[in-house]
Amino acid sequence: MARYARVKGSIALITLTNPPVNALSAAVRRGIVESVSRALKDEQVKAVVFCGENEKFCGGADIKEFSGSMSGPPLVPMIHSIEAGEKLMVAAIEGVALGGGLELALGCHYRRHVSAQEALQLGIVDQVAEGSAVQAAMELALSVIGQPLNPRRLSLRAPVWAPDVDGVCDTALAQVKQRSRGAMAPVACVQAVRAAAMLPYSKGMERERQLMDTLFRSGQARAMQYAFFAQRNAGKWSLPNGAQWNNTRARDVQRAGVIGLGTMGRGITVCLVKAGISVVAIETDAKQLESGKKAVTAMLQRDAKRRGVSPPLHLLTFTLSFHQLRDVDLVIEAVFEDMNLKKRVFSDLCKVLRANTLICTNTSGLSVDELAAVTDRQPLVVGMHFFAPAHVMKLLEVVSGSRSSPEAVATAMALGKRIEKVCVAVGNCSGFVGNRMLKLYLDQSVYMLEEGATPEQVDQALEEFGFAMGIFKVSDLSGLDVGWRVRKASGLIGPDVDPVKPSRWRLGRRYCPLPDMLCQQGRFGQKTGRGWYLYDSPGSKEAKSDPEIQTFLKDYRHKYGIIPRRITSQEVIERCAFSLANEGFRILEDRIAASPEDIDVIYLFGYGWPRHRGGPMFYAAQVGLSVVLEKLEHYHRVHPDVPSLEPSRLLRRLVAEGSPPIQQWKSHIKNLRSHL
Ligand SMILES: C/C=C(\C)C(=O)SCCNC(=O)CCNC(=O)[C@H](O)C(C)(C)COP(=O)(O)OP(=O)(O)OC[C@H]1O[C@@H](n2cnc3c(N)ncnc32)[C@H](O)[C@@H]1OP(=O)(O)O
Repeated sequence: MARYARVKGSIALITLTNPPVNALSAAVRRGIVESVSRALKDEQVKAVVFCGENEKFCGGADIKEFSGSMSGPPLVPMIHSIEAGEKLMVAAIEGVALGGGLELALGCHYRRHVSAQEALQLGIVDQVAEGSAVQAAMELALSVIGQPLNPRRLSLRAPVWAPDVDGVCDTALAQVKQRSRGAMAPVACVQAVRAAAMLPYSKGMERERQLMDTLFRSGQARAMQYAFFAQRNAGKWSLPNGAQWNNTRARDVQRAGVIGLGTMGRGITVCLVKAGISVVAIETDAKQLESGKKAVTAMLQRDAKRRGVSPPLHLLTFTLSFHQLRDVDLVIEAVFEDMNLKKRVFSDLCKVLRANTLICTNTSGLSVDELAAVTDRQPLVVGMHFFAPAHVMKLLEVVSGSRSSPEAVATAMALGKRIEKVCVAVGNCSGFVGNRMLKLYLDQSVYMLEEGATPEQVDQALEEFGFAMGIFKVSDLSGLDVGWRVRKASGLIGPDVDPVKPSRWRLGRRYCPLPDMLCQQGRFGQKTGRGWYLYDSPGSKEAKSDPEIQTFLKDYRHKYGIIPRRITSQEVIERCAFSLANEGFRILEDRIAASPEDIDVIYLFGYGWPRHRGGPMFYAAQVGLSVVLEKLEHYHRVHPDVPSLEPSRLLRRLVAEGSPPIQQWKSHIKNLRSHL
């Protein structure tokens, strides 16, 4: 796993060979140790150059090995022996030098990097080379052979620090603690820097080892490792008919249409154009078209300025005419979330598009099958559910309808990857994966307000758990009117609802009218300056506690005869997180998602679930499935009018089968119908 070659007479070239990223597996470390020893023994060798195969230096430790017991030579002593080696060591860095890969590079006496001016300025690398880094490294080695090595050994250098380094570290620690939201690793990084600054090298290394040991054994490390592979596996989609990522060809998309230039359409247009795809952007109203054009142009200009390139405005066509869509390869519909409107758009599209053009809908939860049914091309219809703001959020749910062709799914997945999204293929059902689960999480949050909590208490518990924002702040940001409209369309709100004392029981289950009552008062969230919180002005972002809301909640409880009780942070987390996981199990039973990993990726990239907690399914596994089952049974007993709290069949089955590890859950879902 490390190739040894003698080149240019006096250079030993050690190539790390563990594609795709030359991670430092046990075999690679063994190969390095053996090769270094060979080079040190070979009298002809005056210098050693390290490089990685396929122009990738090294992606760091092999994360796959973290879950087992470590074997092979340990990393840090290996690097120390390279640094202490009596022969010149040079790292030829190309592509990546991450984690242990960077440590290996720093252990060498000289480094180079192909593109990192910043690393040069920081003194991490000695020279930035154009062309082959390996050639440049060898030339550098030949030019410095014979010079003393001690001044090049980092372990012998005294660190250069500001006089008040302790104060600087204190400030950094406070900032990191606030930002890391419970994640241990960023805090440990600052502690390691402090150790490097205050202690002699060997003591500093020892402190780093202790910190590393703690992190390594933590549940957070397991969650992050799981999240890393879950993200990569999401791209390896498969359909029940056997079609999958590596046997289905995606179509090439050169020209796309975007229908609707509201918030979503604008973001989608920006993503496509940035990836070099020509876009015909359509609006029905000249004023909307103009404001969409301005917004898209401004976003692209800002982005181009930041990256020091010119904005690809030549790829854009803004028009009111559907006829301009004649030549596009794919259309993404992003109009208002209204089934009838979308159906109209879909049938209008069929009149102008080529017969083989794909039609995608950006619906956040409406039936893709129902929409496909109004077209003349059901196999060519899929969902592409972007998350707002679409040019920022990484997640894309690709919704495979019951008639969607493998080619259509492959094309949407490939397009998503091209525009740098994390894509997850899901089946068709109301809300797909993310929003179907979100509904139950939202329900629990508002039920807790009825029972005695405040929006601040719920949000604080969620933020302490690690969410960037609590659910009520997120709702204010997204706009409370969005859900209101959906509830109206689904028949939950209608003329028969008493406006003074709206019913808390609808469609056969508990219903919380609080969000509707807020909307009736014009409290739509940030955009109106008032929602669950108060804002200085419409559009401002800082959420402030609103005494009116506290009074409103008190009056509400009084009106319905609810005696408020204290709700602990633990209850908030259990009811929110376990409701999410419980619905996740149902989604797996229904085969709307192919694996728990896919569900977790959706929550990590679309809903702000903290990465150091893996995702709702991983979290349930980590807490223990029997504990989750017990808690859900308890909450369901206390709230029998909330059927979603009833533990799912799959959860019960998994507990009965001894709570197998998450990677094995898939094999326990047998004989169930699939929507994927
Ligand atoms: C103690 C701890 C120490 C000393 C460490 O070093 S911890 C590890 C530090 N390194 C990292 O965290 C890097 C993780 N990898 C990445 O960030 C990226 O993979 C990349 C920037 C190196 C490359 O990105 P990209 O080109 O987009 O490719 P993919 O991310 O899709 O990865 C390709 C395949 O390689 C596998 N991979 C990547 N890194 C590792 C690794 N460190 N260990 C094991 N496997 C790794 C990844 O899973 C992909 O595999 P497949 O999906 O193709 O099977």
